[in-house]
Order: sequence, then C-alpha cells, then structure tokens
Amino acid sequence: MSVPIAKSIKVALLQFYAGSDKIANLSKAKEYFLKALKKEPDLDLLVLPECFNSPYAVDQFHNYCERIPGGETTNMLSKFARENSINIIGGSFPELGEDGNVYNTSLTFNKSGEIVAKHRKVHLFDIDIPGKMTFKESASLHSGNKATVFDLEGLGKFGLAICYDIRFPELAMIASRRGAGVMCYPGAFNTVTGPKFWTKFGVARAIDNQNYVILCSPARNPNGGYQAYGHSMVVDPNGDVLIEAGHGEEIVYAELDPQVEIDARTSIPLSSQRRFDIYKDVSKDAVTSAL
Ligand SMILES: O=C(O)CCC(=O)C(=O)O
Repeated sequence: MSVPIAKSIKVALLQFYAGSDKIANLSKAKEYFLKALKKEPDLDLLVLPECFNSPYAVDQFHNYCERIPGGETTNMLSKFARENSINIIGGSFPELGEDGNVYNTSLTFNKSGEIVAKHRKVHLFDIDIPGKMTFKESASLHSGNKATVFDLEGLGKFGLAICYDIRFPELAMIASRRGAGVMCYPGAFNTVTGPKFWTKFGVARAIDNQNYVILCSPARNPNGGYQAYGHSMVVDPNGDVLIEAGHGEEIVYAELDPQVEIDARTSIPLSSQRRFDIYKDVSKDAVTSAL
C-alpha cells in the first residue's frame, strides 16, 4: 500500500496582499516567512498566495515578469528555502517564458532551495459576470500545458495548480491518480465568486480525491484594485475545513495527518472501485496510488 503523505506535515499559509513595489512585496514575503517560523519553528512547509509579487491586474503582469531561473523572485525564494532548510510552495508570479510569452507560474522549492516543481496556470481566468466581475487573463497571459505532480522529499507527493484551475477537476484527479496526497492551489478568488465558490471547490477537490487541499489567497487590499476573497484554508480528505483565515493579512497553520487520509481511503475505497472501463471519454492517467 503506497502512502500518499509520508508523515504529519506542518504547514503555514501566508495570507498577505501585494502592492505596486515589487521589492517591497518580496520583502513582505520574507517578513511573513520569518513570522511563521518564529511562531512555529518546526514547520515543514510554507505556502504563498497567487501573484504575491505584483498587483493582480492584466495590464501589469508584463511589468513584473521575470525569467525562471535567474529572476529576483526565484532567487529570493530559493535562498530563503536553502538558508532556513524549509520547503516553500511559492504562490505564483508572472514569468517571462523562453518564448517571450508571460505566464502565471508557481514554483516549489525543497529544503536545499532547488526548484522541484513549476506549474504554469493551465486555465486562464476569463469570465464576464455582467455588472459584477469581468476579467480576462488571456489578454496578457499565455496558458501552461501540463498537470503538475511532484515529490517533496520526506513529505510525500503533491499536486499543484493555480486558482481558476480548481474549477477543472481533472488536474487534481491526475495528481491523485499519480499518488498525490495533497493538492495545493495558490489562488486569488474575488469578492463576487469567492463567497459563492471558494470553499465548495476546496471541499469538492478534497472529497473527490480523498486528499488534503491547500488554498492560499492574498489578503484583501485596503488600497483598492482587485479585491481578493482571502479565506486561505486547509481541507482534509473527508472535506472538513481544518483551518480558515478571514480576509485580512494573517498566517494560518495546520497539520496534515497521514492517518486521516489512510482512514478516509481505506474505509471508503474509491480508488479500487473506479470503473475506468466506462470513463473512456474522460482522460485517464497512470494509476500508481494503491490506497
Ligand atoms: O474562478 C474564479 O471564480 C476566480 C478565479 C481567479 O480569480 C483566478 O484564476 O485568478
């Protein structure tokens, strides 16, 4: 029986908002890292929100984008992870790709500061709810073209996607079929769709796949611009919300217990009851998780 998460994982979700000064945003991220580690020195994992080094605005992404590796955001995250021997899921920030296009990209670093995962947001946030919310990421961003699943040494297997990606259950399913025990979404829902959907998606992806789900949002910015929903949360494999932030700047902490996941999967054994023979019109990925 493979074990999706290898040990109890102590995680901190850093919910803060970004301003227009990129260097100040990076300093703020570092300040929040240090705050979290001071409060909980034995943390295994730090998680940042979507677009933590720039305003969340389609006309701004190209002003903040940088190369990976080599850019100042990647360098700061890598250095902090290495110097503090801590794993970091680095929210997301605008990446200048080798093709000259800009992507909304999330990096994960291991304790040695190495990049172990890179996810480019696959589903761009293009919606129009008349009079309430219009957003068109595709006006300035290009989309990624792969699902992201990776190992964090000593902790287990993770899936990673960004915000709007959560509306497409396939990415989380692929991660789960490949053995992930945790699905993480840095995400910046807003005050229109957040109250209606955010928690439901977190719970749905957890129950669908019987894994932990981490949602990490920016805080609401009192100085205007895009208003994120906040409410960073951790949901357990039974769909119970373990911890939930408000909408201001704060850090929330949770512990992911492997036994809860094992119990959920063994008592309701969805993975052995799946009928891939009748799902032929839905993508089917390699199955490596035996639970
Ligand atoms: O799906 C939603 O309602 C919000 C998505 C979003 O804000 C994003 O993808 O950044």
